[in-house]
Amino acid sequence: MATPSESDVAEDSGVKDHANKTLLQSDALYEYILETSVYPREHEAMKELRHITAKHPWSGMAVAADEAQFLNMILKLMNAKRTLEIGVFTGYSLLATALALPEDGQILAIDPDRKNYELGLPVIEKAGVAHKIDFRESQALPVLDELMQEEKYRGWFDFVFVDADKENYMNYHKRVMELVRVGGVIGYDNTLWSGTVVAEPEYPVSEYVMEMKDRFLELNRHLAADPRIEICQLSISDGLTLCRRIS
Ligand SMILES: C[S@@+](CC[C@H](N)C(=O)[O-])C[C@H]1O[C@@H](n2cnc3c(N)ncnc32)[C@H](O)[C@@H]1O
Repeated sequence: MATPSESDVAEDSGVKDHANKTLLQSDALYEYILETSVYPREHEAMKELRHITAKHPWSGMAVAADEAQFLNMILKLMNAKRTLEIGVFTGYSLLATALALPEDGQILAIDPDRKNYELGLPVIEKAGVAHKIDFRESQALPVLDELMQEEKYRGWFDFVFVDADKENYMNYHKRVMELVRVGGVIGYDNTLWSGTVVAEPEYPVSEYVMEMKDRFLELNRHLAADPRIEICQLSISDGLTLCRRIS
């Protein structure tokens, strides 16, 4: 774990590595969280990968640093050992996961675009956690369908993080409910979709954003009504819904 130091804080205070995705109304309060509780305690590999990712034209795709810290914490609280990650990008949430798992932990990570993952891979290797990761360069649905054919994987995963193509979240839910164990947790990212789930955006947005808004409204309604899970919708970052499988 990185040692808190004034220079770390100073180094990060001017760096807008990730778009401010938090729905908190106060930028100052968000900066306060990052500079007081997140950056000073951030693993140095996480910091390095965050800085690498910041240079990517799509840097806003990575989870924010406070969400990565949250994922790392919840995985440790759960004693998670086997996880599934749908949507990897440069591997920032993946690294937060790998650092939280025990030495014999296993992560199945799926993304059709390996080249972004390769940007993060040297940092993941240097951190000594690459052996926990099985990266599949593929669309997620066929891989999930394949896993479901194998008895071994039904109820195999402790934690599933879904942060990929938003149009497929409902399709992922159908499948990952079979793959996560009873008592395990599924996390769906972006479930508040920049606040558009309740308010018209104040700035012009693409057709894609509006279309996905309806998908998230449907997903949120569906998750709230699904008797097989308990849910908790967090307003961290762009919204993260945790679903604990109970049956
Ligand atoms: C929001 S980014 C993931 C960010 C990542 N969780 C992080 O924190 O850095 C979304 C990723 O989903 C991937 N993706 C898109 N379609 C996908 C699919 N059908 N199956 C799996 N991943 C997909 C994209 O290639 C992209 O890397």
